[in-house]
Amino acid sequence: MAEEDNEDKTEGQEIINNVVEKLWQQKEEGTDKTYSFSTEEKVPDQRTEKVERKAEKQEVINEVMEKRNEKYQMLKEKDLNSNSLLTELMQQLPTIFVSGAKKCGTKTLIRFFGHHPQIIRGFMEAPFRSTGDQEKDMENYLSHLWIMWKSKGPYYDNPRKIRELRAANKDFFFMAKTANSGINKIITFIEENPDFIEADYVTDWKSKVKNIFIVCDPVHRLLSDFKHVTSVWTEKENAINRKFLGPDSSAFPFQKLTFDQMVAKYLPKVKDRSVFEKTPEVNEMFVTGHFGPPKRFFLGDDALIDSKNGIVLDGGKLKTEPWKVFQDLEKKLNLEPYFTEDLFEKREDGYYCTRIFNHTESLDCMPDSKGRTKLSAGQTAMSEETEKMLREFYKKSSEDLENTFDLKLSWNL
Ligand SMILES: Nc1ncnc2c1ncn2[C@@H]1O[C@H](COP(=O)(O)OS(=O)(=O)O)[C@@H](OP(=O)(O)O)[C@H]1O
Repeated sequence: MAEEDNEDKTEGQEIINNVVEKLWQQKEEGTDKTYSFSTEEKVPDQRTEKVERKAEKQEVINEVMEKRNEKYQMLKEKDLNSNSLLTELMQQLPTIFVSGAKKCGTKTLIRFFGHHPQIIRGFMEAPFRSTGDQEKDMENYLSHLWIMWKSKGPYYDNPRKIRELRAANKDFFFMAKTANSGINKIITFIEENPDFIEADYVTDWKSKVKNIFIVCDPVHRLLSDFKHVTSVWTEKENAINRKFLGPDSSAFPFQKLTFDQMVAKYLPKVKDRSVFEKTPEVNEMFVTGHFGPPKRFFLGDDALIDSKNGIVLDGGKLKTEPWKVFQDLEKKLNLEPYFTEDLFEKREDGYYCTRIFNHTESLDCMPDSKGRTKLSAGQTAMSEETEKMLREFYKKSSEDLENTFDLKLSWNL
């Protein structure tokens, strides 16, 4: 289960997060031992584990969605009819989806680009969860979005921003982070159920909705992903996904290996596809860097997003020249110019923060947990041999991406 950002907690989000946390705790304390740590003597059958893992995840998702739905209904009833804008926002889909490869800076993009005066930003992830009941899943997704659209934080006030933009007659976007698998389900659902959302915007929503897909150096991305799955359980005691990432995780069975050892062990298995059956999560970790979705989603006969609305964005540049990334996006989205270099300031660890005007907090920075791949003095990220093997593994797909989308990517091919 994806972690949600802890920034800017609103009442609604807090209640919902508490429900999720409680459910996970109950599961941990219960008798179900699917995830109990295996011992050397009793090695479980990995294929059975995979099925059990999937089944348990689904069971938890269903339970969480059920509880969330109750809370959403309660919150919605409170606001229903009391305020026409808040009621209207209950039906609002994103008009920009941000998706992309994990660890490529999606959260940074959402958070910083959300400062643009024409962007209404979802402040947490907006996963589309499937329980099997499509209408309910869509209701839940819309309710989750609603919590984001109506939120106010220490330096932003979405409803006020929307009212002001409307009064000034300006175009604006609702931006949320949802994975492409979810976007796929949402678009298909809206096509099949055109009357489900009763709002004018929905008639040409599909032809207008944008998708920013973030990519980055696949070798660095793999390292960052590795650091995440091998460290999050020690960093965050209450992390929702601690179970899947524990010291004897069966999903990522390399918690005690170095990055070099992990690559030496698993890259050959990824290449000959023998890893796929036993540990699909590890396979996914490697192949994410092949960046197939933009081609599938934006081009070809089965494209879901109109090619003029699909934007492939190099997340590596968010670390070095974020203002250029945002200026480029402003042009592509036809927004008024807002971002300049002086809006950004480097913090001590080298990552940029963005300036906020007229507030006690003058800078908006990503939480410290971002930047796991920073190294302390004397540390090397990976051996030259590992880097060479990985560059070779990713070379062709990166070249393909450059040629297909006419890009100049920031990493060495
Ligand atoms: N300004 C700023 N501050 C902090 N972090 C920044 C910034 N710009 C880009 N990045 C990079 O974003 C990487 C994390 O990407 P994601 O947010 O997509 O990760 S996640 O998949 O949602 O966990 C994160 O990767 P790691 O360094 O490996 O943690 C950062 O390199």
